Amino acid sequence: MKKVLEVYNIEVKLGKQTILKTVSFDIEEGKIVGLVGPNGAGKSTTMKTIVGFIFPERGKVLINGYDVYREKEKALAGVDALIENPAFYENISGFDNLKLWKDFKKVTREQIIENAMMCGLTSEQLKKKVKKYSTGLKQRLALTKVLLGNPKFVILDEPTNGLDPTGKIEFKEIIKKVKKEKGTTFLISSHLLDELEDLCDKFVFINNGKIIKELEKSDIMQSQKYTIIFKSKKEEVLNVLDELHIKYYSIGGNEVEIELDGADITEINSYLMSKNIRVEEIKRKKKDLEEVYREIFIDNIGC
Ligand SMILES: Nc1ncnc2c1ncn2[C@@H]1O[C@H](COP(=O)(O)OP(=O)(O)OP(=O)(O)O)[C@@H](O)[C@H]1O
Repeated sequence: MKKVLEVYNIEVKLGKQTILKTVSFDIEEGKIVGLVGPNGAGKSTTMKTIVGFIFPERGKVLINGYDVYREKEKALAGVDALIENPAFYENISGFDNLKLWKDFKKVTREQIIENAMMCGLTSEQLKKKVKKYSTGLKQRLALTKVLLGNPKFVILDEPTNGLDPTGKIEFKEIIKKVKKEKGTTFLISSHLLDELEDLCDKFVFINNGKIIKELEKSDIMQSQKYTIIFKSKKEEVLNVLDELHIKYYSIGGNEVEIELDGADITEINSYLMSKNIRVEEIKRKKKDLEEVYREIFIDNIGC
């Protein structure tokens, strides 16, 4: 599949500090990728470097095959970004702010209103001066501005900052809709892992200015843990698991959670049957993004 973004070994220095150290990853067309990492990991710096706000010491960034630093205009055509607090003129209305982008984004007045509605702004709110907007409304205005003119590639740094739960839910729906209907590619950073888990096709994990892992959503779901629901007596089941040296956690009346360490679940099932253990069901446990985050950043695996 066509790659919209290719980041090759970028190194970024700000002042005397090296903030990014050989950051590389890519994004395929039409995918939503989550950039995940703790505070100060380098997410915003990576995003700013991708859109050419920061010039790297080394490495290159290609968008749709064009070099961001050598062919900036071509590379950034059809790209928009929401990085840090969006700047708006406070003394004019939200609508008048959006109108300033009308020619640049090649959109009509009607398209501006349509986009604003999609992003949850009412016509009353659009008429108000931006200085009267709450943080959440400003964020909706910023998202409207970013999505004007149907950009092909959109970068969003902490886009749900300041949004209430309704706003967060609506935000996810908007992004899903835009992806589905327009095939837009997204790079999104957020500290809200369940939000990213729901939206993203792939996750890029960054810490201390280095990419430390990349996982597809399907990889995240793969866990080594299974739940066995049985009809036999519990002590009989646990005895058999002991014989097999399987790590287990007893979690309920007739349920036990096991963790495979290279063992084969089919063989375990056959062994249980050969010992006359009556198994009702074996379910593979789903891992969530928070569990993966904990393994990577808190238990320090892979850092
Ligand atoms: N202009 C700057 N000059 C010097 N250091 C900077 C500058 N901007 C950022 N940094 C440092 O670079 C590192 C990465 O910052 P960055 O904002 O990219 O992290 P982040 O992952 O986006 O963090 P957060 O989740 O807190 O927003 C931090 O240690 C930060 O202090």
